Amino acid sequence: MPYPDSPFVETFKSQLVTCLSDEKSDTTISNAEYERTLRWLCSSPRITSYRINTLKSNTEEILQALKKHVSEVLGESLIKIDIHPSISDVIVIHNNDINEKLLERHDKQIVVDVDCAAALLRGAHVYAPGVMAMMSGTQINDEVSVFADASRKCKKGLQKLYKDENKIFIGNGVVKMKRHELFGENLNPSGIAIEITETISGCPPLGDHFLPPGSALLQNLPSILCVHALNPQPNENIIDMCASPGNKTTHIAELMQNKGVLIAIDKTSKRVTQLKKRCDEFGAKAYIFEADSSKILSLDSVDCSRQNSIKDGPPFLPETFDKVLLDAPCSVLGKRPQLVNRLSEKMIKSYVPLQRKLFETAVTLLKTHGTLVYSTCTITLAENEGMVAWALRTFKCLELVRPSLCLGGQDG
Ligand SMILES: C[S@@+](CC[C@H](N)C(=O)[O-])C[C@H]1O[C@@H](n2cnc3c(N)ncnc32)[C@H](O)[C@@H]1O
Repeated sequence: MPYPDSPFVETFKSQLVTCLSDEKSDTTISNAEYERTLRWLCSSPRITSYRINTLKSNTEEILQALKKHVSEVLGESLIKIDIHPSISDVIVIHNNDINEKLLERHDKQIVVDVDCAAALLRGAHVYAPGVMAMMSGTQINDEVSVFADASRKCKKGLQKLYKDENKIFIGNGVVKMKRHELFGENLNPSGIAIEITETISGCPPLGDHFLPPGSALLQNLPSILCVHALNPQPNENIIDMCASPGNKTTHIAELMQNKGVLIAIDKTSKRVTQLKKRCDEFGAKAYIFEADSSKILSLDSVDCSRQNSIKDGPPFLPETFDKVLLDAPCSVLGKRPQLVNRLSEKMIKSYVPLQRKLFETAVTLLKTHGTLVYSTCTITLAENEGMVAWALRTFKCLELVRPSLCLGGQDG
């Protein structure tokens, strides 16, 4: 089976993307558009992008390293690797055009979980924890075909052919670990189990292990654009309210040239640990705090008087920051490919109240004439256009402005 037609297990009304959204909106989309959206969600993006960390490296150096890596894994390949025409610190890799039907199918099959499969389609190899089944008799260096367990019915450690009709062919690879290293009680296997050679997405095997640590990050273009829209400058006070794992925090620090005050907040200690690790690796200077960003505001100056500076962390007084990034928790329906999605309509709808609470704090923390960027990685109107419409109705001080750098849509 090629890419599925819809990632959803639950059947939604065709208004998933519209009326789930802003209840007052009369936007509708046709069934054909809705079905196209669902197929788009299941498929992989046609490009892969790396953001270069100019605090530690430069675009030309990473471009050469990427070209060398791709030619080592694929030989002389037709894959196009370029610096992005509008963003000089971004490198874009164009996937090969693949006719999925022409890819060879090997007799020996490997089954992986759907999250692992989605990562393979974006250039990862198969890591040991993602393997669900390996047929007995499979040897090191055997060529195998890899399938995603879309039904989630495959028993971990299955030795026979997995016959489920919903399994999805992902691509081919070479075995690097044996069955007994993957399955067994008290085993906690790690490392590459299958080295991928080709997938239906046409994305070459990538990763960043061949690059100096902290020199570049696999990051999607929309995420990169968020920070360009914020337009961080040296010596500003900036807050990243939902910061972990730090993909945007590190970018903000880079554009501030590590000058000024960058506050980065996340809600749980585990996420804060990830955030600190990423900032350390990227040489990004940020003051990092564990807090609920909907509660970091103090309207009482006495409450803040114990602080010498905002570097001491929350609570903060109103109008403290020149720029605020609110990269809000969301239903994540823009992250592709989504081979299977088990979110219910109720869960998809549940994010808006928290997003509004965070937005309210963001607006209050912003200085007059400051810049607030609100972003999500989802496509529902409720969490995007609906939020913007609500914010403009609610906060008369806000003005909607067009970012200086726009890609896609009518801008090509
Ligand atoms: C979309 S992710 C942020 C991704 C991040 N900006 C990046 O680019 O790497 C949303 C983050 O918000 C955090 N979060 C959720 N609720 C929060 C809250 N009330 N206060 C602060 N952080 C919160 C989550 O832990 C998660 O790390």
